[in-house]
Amino acid sequence: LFALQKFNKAHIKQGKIYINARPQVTNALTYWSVALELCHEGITWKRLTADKGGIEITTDPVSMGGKVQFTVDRLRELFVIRFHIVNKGTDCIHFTYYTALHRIRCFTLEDDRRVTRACPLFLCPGDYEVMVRYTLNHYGYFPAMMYFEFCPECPGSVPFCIVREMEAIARTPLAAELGPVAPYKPFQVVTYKPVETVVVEGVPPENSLVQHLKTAVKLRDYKYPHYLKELAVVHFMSMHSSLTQRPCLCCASRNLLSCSLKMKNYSHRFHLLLHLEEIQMEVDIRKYDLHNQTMAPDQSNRKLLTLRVPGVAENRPSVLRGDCLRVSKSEDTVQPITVYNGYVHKVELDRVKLGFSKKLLQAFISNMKFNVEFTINHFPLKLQHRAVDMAVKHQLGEVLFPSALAHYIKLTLENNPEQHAAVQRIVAGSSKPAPHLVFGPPGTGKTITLVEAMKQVSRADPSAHILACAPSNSACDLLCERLMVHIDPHRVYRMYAGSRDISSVPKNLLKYSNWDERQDGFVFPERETLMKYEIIVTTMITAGRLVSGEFPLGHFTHVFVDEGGQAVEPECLIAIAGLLNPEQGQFVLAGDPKQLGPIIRSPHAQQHGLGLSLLERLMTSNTLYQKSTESGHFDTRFVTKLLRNYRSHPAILKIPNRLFYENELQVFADQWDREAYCNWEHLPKKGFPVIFHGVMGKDEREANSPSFFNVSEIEVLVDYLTKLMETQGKKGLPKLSAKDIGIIAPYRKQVEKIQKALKSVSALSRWSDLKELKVGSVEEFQGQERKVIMISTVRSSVNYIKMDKDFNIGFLSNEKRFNVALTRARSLLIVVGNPVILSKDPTWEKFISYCVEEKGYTGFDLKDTEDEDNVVSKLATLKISVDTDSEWADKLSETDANCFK
Ligand SMILES: Nc1ncnc2c1ncn2[C@@H]1O[C@H](COP(=O)(O)OP(=O)(O)OP(=O)(O)O)[C@@H](O)[C@H]1O
Repeated sequence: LFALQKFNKAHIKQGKIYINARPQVTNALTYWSVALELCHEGITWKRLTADKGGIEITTDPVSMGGKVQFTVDRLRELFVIRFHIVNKGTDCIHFTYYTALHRIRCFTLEDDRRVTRACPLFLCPGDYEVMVRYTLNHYGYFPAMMYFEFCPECPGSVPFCIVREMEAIARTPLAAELGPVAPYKPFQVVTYKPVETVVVEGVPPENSLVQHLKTAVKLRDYKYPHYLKELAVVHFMSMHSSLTQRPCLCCASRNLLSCSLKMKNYSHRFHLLLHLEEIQMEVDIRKYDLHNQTMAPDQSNRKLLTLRVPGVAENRPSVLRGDCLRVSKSEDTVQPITVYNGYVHKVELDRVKLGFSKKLLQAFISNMKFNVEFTINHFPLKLQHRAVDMAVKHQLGEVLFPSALAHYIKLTLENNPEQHAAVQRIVAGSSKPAPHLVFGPPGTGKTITLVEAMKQVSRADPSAHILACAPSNSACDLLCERLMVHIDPHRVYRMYAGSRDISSVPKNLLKYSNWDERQDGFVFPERETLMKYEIIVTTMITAGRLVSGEFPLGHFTHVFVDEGGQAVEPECLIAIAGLLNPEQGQFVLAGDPKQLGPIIRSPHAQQHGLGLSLLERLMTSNTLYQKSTESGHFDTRFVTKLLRNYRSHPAILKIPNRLFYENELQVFADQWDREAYCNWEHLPKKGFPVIFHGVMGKDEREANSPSFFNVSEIEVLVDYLTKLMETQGKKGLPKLSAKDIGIIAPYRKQVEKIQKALKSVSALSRWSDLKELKVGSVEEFQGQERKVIMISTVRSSVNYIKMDKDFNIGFLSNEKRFNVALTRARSLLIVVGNPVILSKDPTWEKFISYCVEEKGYTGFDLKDTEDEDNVVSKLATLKISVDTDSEWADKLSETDANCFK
């Protein structure tokens, strides 16, 4: 298609491909591209690979379905594929041409007579051999396509071709061990909508836990009005909306969204945006419905049934402990259909354990088939609705739309004047009632500034109570760990939601958290007990429990929110509305709008600002938080902008600094620390501690999990890990333990396979703390840092890039994820990925070019890739026969612009 577009033979409009060929110009190129296009749909691949015209092509090793595949365990060894071209007919035929279409140069072609179009072979009944000599220098997957062209002798006959696929795989035993456990078979999405149902309640997990923190403030349901769903689904914003029945409501909603956000419309507008988001979530979750699934009794608790849910670990769908799944027997088709509510007791990698009613358990027999519907968790949405109401009730206007100027305190400076000043201003409450914002690029000490400020606040005023929040549990854990370095841990309390899985909680925090050994769960203590702690650390959503527990307004004198750019505004509000006294309390928000932001599903909600965090809104639309037009500086009473990076080597920061921070970021990291790996013997270039290791891997899936993995990349990661382990503490390198290393991968399956590899490579077991080596997604690494960071990008085929974008997963087309991943390393950054695929994204292209220029590139040699123009001109010379593929010719002759899709 690229070739066609390049030669102006095709264009794409609204997702359709139009071929611009005139009937008489039956351009070979056009045919070829159409062939490719149709091959994708599996229509004519058979035709292309079929033996024809009396010619039969066999291969050694034997091909299956037109594809010859072989695996080598050792690199740089010669491997030969032989193509036997047999003329089984009675007449001689011209063997006019053969070539290989490939991206990677790792083989040579050879035949005795050196057949070319200029020097064809007159092939009489009998056979002829073409050899492909492979030498693989790198592990990975190397696909190619062989094209053989023939022309019968009789005058006027048309040339025809036979095609074969080849795939060379070079892998170690580890890769073989990590390979797919079963071929990928996606679940068939079948929508089933029982019209009339009888619901049988299940058993929720909370039943076993006694919560001491009583719920005094009930959450309302905050149901959206029915008309809104219709409006949202049928082009809510469209002027041609068919919904004329309720024009006033439609206009009212539209007006509400189009006017600017003010305290007057604050709650109405956010209620509307949250409703729109909820509607979209309800639509999206239907994609995951399962059909004809079996369940099995749980081995450890016979009262539970386990259900396999591939993708659950990657939040596809998102399922938490306590969530409800609606299950009905597949055979049950007579209405009313019985729906059994199953409550999630435990979420594991690819399965959930569900608590059902006795009725279902008694009737359950193995192999019974069920239809399963997932439901969305309304709890976080309800908390946000309540928070926006409370923001109005408690008159947070001066916090959310600050304007008043407070008195200014002059201060002295220390090692970092900006950080120091920020701490002093926060302690003095100089921005009150307005929030104080701490923003800046990665590693500039935002979290440290908050920690220091909390420490100083509690030192200055022992009666102060602090609520420290972040959107994710990993960011809260980090905040808590850092606080405990400076503050007596007994004064700090880490509060987890009941749904939290204990295995993901850092061991050192458990003791200072709400883990209840006897109840074997996270339990909220009584309000009075909680109120004794000086600092409570929790996610914003769980902070909602404090509001429900009716904490007195103003109990918290300070609310700190880290990673504030990652939360939607109403989520941020949960931590303050109803908790912070707007006149006396100090609200501090830290974050970086260039790092991961909130994930919004509804395009309408996104368009009308739900995706904007409070931090970003204040920075972009409130003059208090913008640079003065006269001085060009921020008002430091309200804003602290940090630009000194204390984390990384300048080579690591270079590209993010250039692409996202206008080169403002300054390197202040400790020289000894940041240069610790500059002389590592495995660096492609000494002094440049960034490696891009090119791998021609394959992004695979297995069984019915939608998540991807790439074993070739894991082999490379393991190789580097081994080298890091062998060299640590030697030749001037610092001692390195497993906890100093982090591995980031964008898909859950890759995370799982890497963890499996870590366990199975015996050499790595010499690291006693191997369990502490964190492997996780970018989201799990936001706010974190390690001496050494390795990134496995996984993606190796273009076909899935759009899917990544649609599901908001993967690295490509997501600058924020790229930025966060690349800025976690202190002394060494190793990125493993497919350079050809990644280079299709402009951001990655810049990073790879940078590594090439600075000689940090290694692995697969980029010079061995065919350049796009060569592939195009080679394609242009191919002839796909008209008579064997006449249906294409027919289609092409119909019109000038034929639409095939
Ligand atoms: N003034 C300082 N002097 C020395 N080291 C510092 C200073 N401030 C921060 N650091 C160190 O810099 C590193 C990054 O700090 P921190 O994690 O607070 O940055 P951040 O801005 O929150 O990063 P991110 O944006 O990635 O969340 C940490 O190792 C921290 O200890």
